Amino acid sequence: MSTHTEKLKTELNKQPQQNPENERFVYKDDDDIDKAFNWKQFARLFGYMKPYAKQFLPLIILMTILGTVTKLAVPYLTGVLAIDQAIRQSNLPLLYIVTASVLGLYVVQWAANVFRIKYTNIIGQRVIYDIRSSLFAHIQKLSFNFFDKRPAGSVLVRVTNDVNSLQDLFTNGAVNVLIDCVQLAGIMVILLLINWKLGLAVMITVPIMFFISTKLRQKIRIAWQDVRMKNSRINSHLNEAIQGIRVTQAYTQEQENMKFFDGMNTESRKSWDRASTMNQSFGPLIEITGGVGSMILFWYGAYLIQEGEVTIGLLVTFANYVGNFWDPINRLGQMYNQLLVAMASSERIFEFLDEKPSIDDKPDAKPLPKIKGDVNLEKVVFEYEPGRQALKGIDIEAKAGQSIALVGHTGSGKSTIINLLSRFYDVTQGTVKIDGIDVRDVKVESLRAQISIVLQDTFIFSGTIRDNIRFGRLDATDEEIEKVAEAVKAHDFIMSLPAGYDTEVEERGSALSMGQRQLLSFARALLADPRILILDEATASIDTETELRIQEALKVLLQGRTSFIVAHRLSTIRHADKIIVLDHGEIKEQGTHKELIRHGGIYNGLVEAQFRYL
Ligand SMILES: Nc1ncnc2c1ncn2[C@@H]1O[C@H](COP(=O)(O)OP(=O)(O)OP(=O)(O)O)[C@@H](O)[C@H]1O
Repeated sequence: MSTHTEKLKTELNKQPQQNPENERFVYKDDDDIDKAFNWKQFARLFGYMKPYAKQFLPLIILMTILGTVTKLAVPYLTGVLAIDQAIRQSNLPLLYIVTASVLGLYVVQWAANVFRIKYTNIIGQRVIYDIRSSLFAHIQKLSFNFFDKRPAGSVLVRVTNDVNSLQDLFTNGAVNVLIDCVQLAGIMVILLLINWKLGLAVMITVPIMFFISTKLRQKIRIAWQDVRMKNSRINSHLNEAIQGIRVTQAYTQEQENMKFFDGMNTESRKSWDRASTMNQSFGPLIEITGGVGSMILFWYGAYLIQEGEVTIGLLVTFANYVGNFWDPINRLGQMYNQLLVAMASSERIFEFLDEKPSIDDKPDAKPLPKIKGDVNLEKVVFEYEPGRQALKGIDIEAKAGQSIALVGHTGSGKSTIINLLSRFYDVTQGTVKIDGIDVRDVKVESLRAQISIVLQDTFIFSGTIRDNIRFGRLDATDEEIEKVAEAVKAHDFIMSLPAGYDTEVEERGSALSMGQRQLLSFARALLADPRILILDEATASIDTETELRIQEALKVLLQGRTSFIVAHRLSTIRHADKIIVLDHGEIKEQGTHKELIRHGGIYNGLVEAQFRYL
């Protein structure tokens, strides 16, 4: 690599990652500035064209050849035939024939181009569709720990920007390379055939042109990649800023955020300036080299005319061919760089596609039969990160139909336990059994289908209220949906909305109150009719009246199911069959409300503390 490129890379790497004045947000850049060409990856990327190659590729190649041949025939017809034979020998009929032929060739060329563009666009769009679909399908399957490690913005950028950057390659790039190579080879052969001396003289400039094209373009590419990286950061930040807008406004941090954003925005602009300045220097350089080529052509051409070796018509033909010569060389350099950018994008896409879900079915996993609902945790140890135990040997026994309450200080491991029940994570040691079957031995889908979870921050998707309830079981009828809504006492509030069950709710259900969202999620869970139900802090931060309504709804929901309830409000778990008190990942006490109060331990302390503050 040239010293200039290295200098540029060093300079780019030296730039601060964020505005140094404000280091609250940290974004990891996953773009790689410069990488060697990877053939394996190239083959994998173009493998996406395979399903369509048979149908469209022969047509594209045919159109390409047709377009190129017709294009290359024109200079010969105009120079050698029209000038040398028709005009100079006053052969008017020949001139008419040549003119008509040229016109015909242009029409054929136009038609060939139209069809070529049509077919390449079809292939390109299908390939992009396939890549985007497989990426989304795969991301959906990835386990919680994948998302623990990555900000949502960076996942988003990969699915949008990186896939888009492949679009150019598949719709234009790949086929243009083919056209340019055919055209270049064709011109070289013709030039050498017409007059090899003049041909060779003109081609002296080819290596220079290639050099400029690839080397300078390489630097320009690095600079543009830097622009993309800066823009990715802006996108990541935008995503976070919009998600967190309520907190930002509540803490009046708009100015601070603006300052941070401004820093990123300035960096992006500077990076763009740098890349665009470099880009501008490219065109004139190519033109100068082209000019040198033309000078050689006319100087040496004139000499050969004097020597009687070359006619004027032939020189015009030559000039026309040479005029068509620089474009493909220029474009090939550009394509090469576009290919490298696409390779960097595809590398990141493949990195996601190759990420194996850490929770996956064993090869011999069987579907979990319809369960009764017995749940056993045996000597369960769990670490999110190696060496830091969130659970330190937990034993829990829940008989079918029992309700188990998990209480304890924040960070004591309550949510971790419920995450293990649905196998969102796998235990580090010990086992989680349902009806005596280890959850790792059955198909994940069949396990989760029989467990419903109601989280504190209920996620409402954009769509109607009805659709949101139906999320629990997609084949449910409208009557079934209304029945479960009535059962959990959500029907009345739904009917008071402008369009009842057909009211559109925005993403996250921001127009609904916390309690309403909770009732919707109860209805969703009841519709799924699971044997095991998990409620995470389901009744926190709700007023007493709503809480009473929710309590009523809960009774309906819990009937006949094994349930695990994580609740900070101890009044809501008073009737649980078993209360488990956790502390720093260990079970400290367990029993019914009465037993634990009588015992006078941690639970009793928690209850007393809560009533003291009421
Ligand atoms: N995704 C994660 N990655 C790493 N550590 C985690 C993760 N989630 C939780 N932890 C850690 O595991 C421990 C138990 O957390 P857990 O969420 O189970 O507590 P909790 O009892 O549910 O708390 P809270 O009542 O505040 O919800 C905590 O020390 C927490 O910091």
